[in-house]
Amino acid sequence: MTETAIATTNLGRQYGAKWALRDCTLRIPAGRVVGVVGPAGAGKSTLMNMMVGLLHPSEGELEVLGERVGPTSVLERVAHIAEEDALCRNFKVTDLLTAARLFNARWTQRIAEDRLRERGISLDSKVGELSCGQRAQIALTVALATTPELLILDAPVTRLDPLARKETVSALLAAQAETGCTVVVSAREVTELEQLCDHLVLLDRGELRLAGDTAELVRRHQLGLDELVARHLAQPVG
Ligand SMILES: Nc1ncnc2c1ncn2[C@@H]1O[C@H](COP(=O)(O)OP(=O)(O)OP(=O)(O)O)[C@@H](O)[C@H]1O
Repeated sequence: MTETAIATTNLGRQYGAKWALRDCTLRIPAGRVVGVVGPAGAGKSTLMNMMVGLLHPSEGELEVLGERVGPTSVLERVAHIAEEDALCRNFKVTDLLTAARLFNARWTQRIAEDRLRERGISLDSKVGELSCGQRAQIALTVALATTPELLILDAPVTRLDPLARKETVSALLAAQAETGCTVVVSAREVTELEQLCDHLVLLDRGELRLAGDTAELVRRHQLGLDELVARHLAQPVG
């Protein structure tokens, strides 16, 4: 495993004349739980989609697990859960697992079956008839069963009620502790990721505002994490 999970140098992506993310230089150490935080439109999904090869950078460089992101690459060591709930609702859970197995060389069926059994989710359930929290657990199960070295989740807790949120947070922490994988997780509010991330990347309006080990940032600035984030966001246009 590499020491650096993700390294970017002056990374940027534009849509037409508008920059969704610009001049982003970062180093994310491996084996951490990283919160990518910022308000709507900050550039979080843009950054994460570049990390998983769904978007090409317009400028700059990006290395994931020590390799350039490309078609024959590293991506089979990376799992991604997109912001939208993209599970096929007409499928049974068992069909989802079969499809995932076909597409993933690193798939481990036992991980998927054990996790779902522990959560009381039947393989015969129809995905569309499960709750939002259960669908989040299935998405996470499919991701973990691909035995990723890097797990990237776009806003996984935003749509969940507090109980499902707590369950997802503990599942992520347990998975990280068990496998040592790097977890990158986004949210609009740092409070959504409380007790989860030990490394912070703060974006606002396409710019990197702050990055580093959370405990170190808090110690250096002598501020709570929420206040630190609030102070580093751009002032409202007035
Ligand atoms: N396909 C696209 N075409 C044009 N502009 C886009 C496109 N996708 C994103 N953008 C713009 O890029 C900027 C960053 O968007 P992005 O989705 O990365 O933000 P985000 O931080 O993930 O926001 P949210 O929390 O609302 O999901 C926004 O201004 C958005 O309007």
